[in-house]
Amino acid sequence: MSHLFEAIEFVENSLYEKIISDIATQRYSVIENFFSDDEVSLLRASLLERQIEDGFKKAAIGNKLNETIVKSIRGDLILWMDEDKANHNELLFFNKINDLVTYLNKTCFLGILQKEFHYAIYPKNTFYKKHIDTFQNDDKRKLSFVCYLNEDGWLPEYGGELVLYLNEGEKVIYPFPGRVVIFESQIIEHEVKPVNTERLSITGWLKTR
Ligand SMILES: O=C(O)CCC(=O)C(=O)O
Ligand SMILES: [Fe+2]
Repeated sequence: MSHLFEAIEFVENSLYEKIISDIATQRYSVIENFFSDDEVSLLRASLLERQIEDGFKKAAIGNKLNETIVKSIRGDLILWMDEDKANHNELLFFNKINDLVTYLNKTCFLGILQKEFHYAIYPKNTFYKKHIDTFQNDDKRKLSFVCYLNEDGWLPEYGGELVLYLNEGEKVIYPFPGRVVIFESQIIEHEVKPVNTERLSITGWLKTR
């Protein structure tokens, strides 16, 4: 009975359907205004508050690589998010993510059972060299998710563009606020070009068990 009830309750969501068809056809999707201006402001405020209260750490790659090697590959600072300790603004974020995941699991049988997200700050002159997100042997990562929390008026000349390396060529994506990029973690090589202005984001992964 409960299955029948859910089937009747199911409402098609055109935004999610676009994401699904984009990923099926081109392995990535770029969504403008996935988060509204107000939501971006609230999430940016949370990021900055956490930076003061909890502190961010230099992002590592692989195991215990020394800092020089790390800095030559990526220079961002990160803080993992904890849904159980989410503040009001972060709950807005997780509610939207959970809604998307529920939809993906119902319609595409993706079997997303875990997720992980971190805030990221790219200070001036930092970057993240070309990589795939499953390089740490984390083959549970299915979909990578990035959303940009920069101030209104972010300009292309600030740098920090995400470049996806696709069979058909390079896809350059500027980190405009509210924009979300979702792509297949196991397949798409990508890179964050050097920034000359601090760049703020949330990055995460939707994972199978
Ligand atoms: O911030 C971005 O645009 C991508 C970040 C990224 O590739 C990563 O954290 O693995
Ligand atoms: Fe990445």
